[in-house]
Amino acid sequence: MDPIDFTLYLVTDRSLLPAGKDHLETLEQAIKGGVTVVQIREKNADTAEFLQIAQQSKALCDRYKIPLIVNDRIDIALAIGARGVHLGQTDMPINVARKLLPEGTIIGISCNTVEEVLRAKEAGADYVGLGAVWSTQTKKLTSPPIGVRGLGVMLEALDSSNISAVAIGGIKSSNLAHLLHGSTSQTEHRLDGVAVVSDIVASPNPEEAAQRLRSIFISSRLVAGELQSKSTPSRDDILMKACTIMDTTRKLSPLVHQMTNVVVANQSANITLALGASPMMATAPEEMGDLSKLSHALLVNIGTLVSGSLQGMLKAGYFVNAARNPIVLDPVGIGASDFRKNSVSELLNSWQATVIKGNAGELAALAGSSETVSKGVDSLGSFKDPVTFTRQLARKERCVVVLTGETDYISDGKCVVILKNGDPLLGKITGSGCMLGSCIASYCAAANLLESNDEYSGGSLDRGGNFLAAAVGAVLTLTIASELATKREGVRGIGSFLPALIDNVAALQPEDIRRFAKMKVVDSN
Ligand SMILES: Cc1ncc(COP(=O)(O)OP(=O)(O)O)c(N)n1
Ligand SMILES: Cc1ncsc1CCOP(=O)(O)O
Repeated sequence: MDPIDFTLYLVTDRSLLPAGKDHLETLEQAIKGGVTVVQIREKNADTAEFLQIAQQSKALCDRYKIPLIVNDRIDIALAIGARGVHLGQTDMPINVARKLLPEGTIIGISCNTVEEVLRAKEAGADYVGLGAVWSTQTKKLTSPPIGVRGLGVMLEALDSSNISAVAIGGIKSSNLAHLLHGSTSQTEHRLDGVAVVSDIVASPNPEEAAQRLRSIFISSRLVAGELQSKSTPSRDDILMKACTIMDTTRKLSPLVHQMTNVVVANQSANITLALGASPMMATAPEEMGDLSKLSHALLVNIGTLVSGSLQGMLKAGYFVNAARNPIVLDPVGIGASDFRKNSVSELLNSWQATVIKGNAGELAALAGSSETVSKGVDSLGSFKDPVTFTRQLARKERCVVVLTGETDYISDGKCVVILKNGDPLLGKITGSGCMLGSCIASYCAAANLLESNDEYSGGSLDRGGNFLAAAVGAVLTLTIASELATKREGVRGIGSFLPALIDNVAALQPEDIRRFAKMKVVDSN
């Protein structure tokens, strides 16, 4: 028998059908839209009704050569000759079900933890349903949602097995590109498909709903394939691109929406202007949808986070991902409280960051490492192997990571760029790290405007901007400007240094970057 294509796995729920819509009609439309496998899930029907629905659904699926799986009930699966069954953790154990079912029957099981995935592997499951990823109105959940970032380790547990994996729970066309990008494991293990209930069943047009989901899934696979085949850029390639991004920022003056802390808002806006970009400092959740239509990038800085600003940040990032613009996250002082840690986790499970920037203490806290700690927003140490740390965090978070310090490390998960510029005064003023966040966001905006890759638009969270070069350019701009600022007449300490720094950022030229950059690129091997 042909292997099952799990790309778009429809799980039915008749209670969600819009008024006037019939189960079989919806099922047929969804199949026409591109559903590749169907699970009949009946939570309230008695045996006779379940059997009838399953028989009718099977006849329809057979006509379209779509495999049908029965939720929970081995007897119904046997009665209709279903292609498989889906079991929950408290349903019949896989080994017992296997004995009852004909050879070749597919058995899938729901998993909410890595341990459950390992047990499913041991028990000989054919596929696993990983979830719930997000909260959902469709099912009362018995465990907290895993989040996009929780899926990678579960997929990694399936490395070197031929067990397929689908995600389930809260999946819609508006969050699918994020799910597919963010769930990929550090070993590049990807989901084989997504299981969806309400986004198809409750839609007034199930055919279009299925079409949308399937096309995002397919274009996301193509984007991932293209990214993987890219070779490591040389030092000169990165520098050249960084200089182009610097020029583009001045030419196009991108609008950079910044949700930052109250300590640095003014100097962040000024450094943005000095780069040639345009700052927009706004926090109200109510206006995030509108602002995402105007801005070219978003900076999220949690320095003075309160619950209200978190709501705005959650919304803003969601809209910015949908607009295919970059997001820079600065998890300021994340290690200081559980509120900050949990908030960052919620943010990163709600949207995909393009760049995460922080000092050693912040990035250690974000990565769950105890190698270095923080005192408030300041880092109290460094990593033994910062190159490996930065690369691994970039792979785990599926974005560019900037580790700041005396030496800066920037990685896209493949290569690591090591930068050694910067005057010590930069570390003495408040908010230099936050200003760097503004610089990275401005250059990311310009980098994204430079590209217009619309080929796989549905499956990609940006336009294909070179965000590694943008981050490198931003660090070099600020650090080289700081070196030149201290040489200015009249600069005697931190008070006179800040305005000189802003002036020097505005005056800096691409030749200065090429001339003064103390930069090395380390390949992934
Ligand atoms: C593909 C897929 N994954 C998970 C589930 C959930 O199954 P279960 O945990 O048994 O919960 P119920 O569906 O029985 O409510 C699923 N059905 N399909
Ligand atoms: C059956 C099930 N198991 C975990 S979440 C879920 C429901 C998913 O429904 P929806 O796709 O509407 O969020």
